Amino acid sequence: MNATPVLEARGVARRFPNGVDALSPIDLTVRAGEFVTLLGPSGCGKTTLLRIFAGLDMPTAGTLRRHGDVDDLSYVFQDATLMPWASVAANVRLPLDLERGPRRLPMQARRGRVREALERVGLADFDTARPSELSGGMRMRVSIARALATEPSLLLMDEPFGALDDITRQHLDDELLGLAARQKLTVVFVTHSIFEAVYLSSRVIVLSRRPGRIVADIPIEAPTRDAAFRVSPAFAMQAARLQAALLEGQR
Ligand SMILES: Nc1ncnc2c1ncn2[C@@H]1O[C@H](COP(=O)(O)OP(=O)(O)OP(=O)(O)O)[C@@H](O)[C@H]1O
Repeated sequence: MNATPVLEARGVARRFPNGVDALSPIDLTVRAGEFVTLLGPSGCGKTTLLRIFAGLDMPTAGTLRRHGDVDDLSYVFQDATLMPWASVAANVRLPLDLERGPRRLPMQARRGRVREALERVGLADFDTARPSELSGGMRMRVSIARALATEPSLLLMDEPFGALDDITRQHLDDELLGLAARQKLTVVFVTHSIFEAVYLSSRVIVLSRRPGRIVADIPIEAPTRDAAFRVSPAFAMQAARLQAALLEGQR
């Protein structure tokens, strides 16, 4: 049986005030527990669609239904976007400190959440460090910890590992898969890496060049997601399928 829908886009399109058409009408349902990747060439509207999913932007046509509470979603930006003057712990605590009303936790509970989130990304010992003392990969993990601190069920990630070297990126891919499984997250992930898309996703949405439309909606089959999968024929075949769909979307 199909899981509950979390996001339902019906005819969602976006035209910017300067006349740029970023998205053609998009119909897409994301269900609980899915790891959906938006894959497409630079400028095809991936960030625009993710921002609409998050409620950071509005479609100019069509409707977006988000089931569940808006507080249940977290957004991870392309860059870690940390406050350089504040400690790692203070950075992770920020969304909790910004809560007002009944959702605002007492300080002790906020500190507990921060500790747990840092443990989940393997940075428990770095709570007092400043962002400048960390590597790029560690800063990205702090940014993910900040997104997890509010205990979201939906994680929207805009090419979070794009600026990192391959080894760090693969390591963070593995950490993310572990987190998503343990926390039962629904993830919408943006990338232009075919390999990252195959490795991470339960389903890949391939977008055409701007204005982005869906060229393919491809479920990814993976017996296990590990080093052996990355070099398996099944991996190569699925990457080739995504590559063909990307080329199709260029026409
Ligand atoms: N606020 C805006 N006003 C006008 N045009 C915009 C605005 N934001 C984005 N665009 C344009 O809309 C198109 C889609 O942008 P978007 O950032 O969604 O692409 P993307 O697929 O995420 O690209 P990349 O992979 O390079 O990050 C681009 O041509 C971009 O220049």
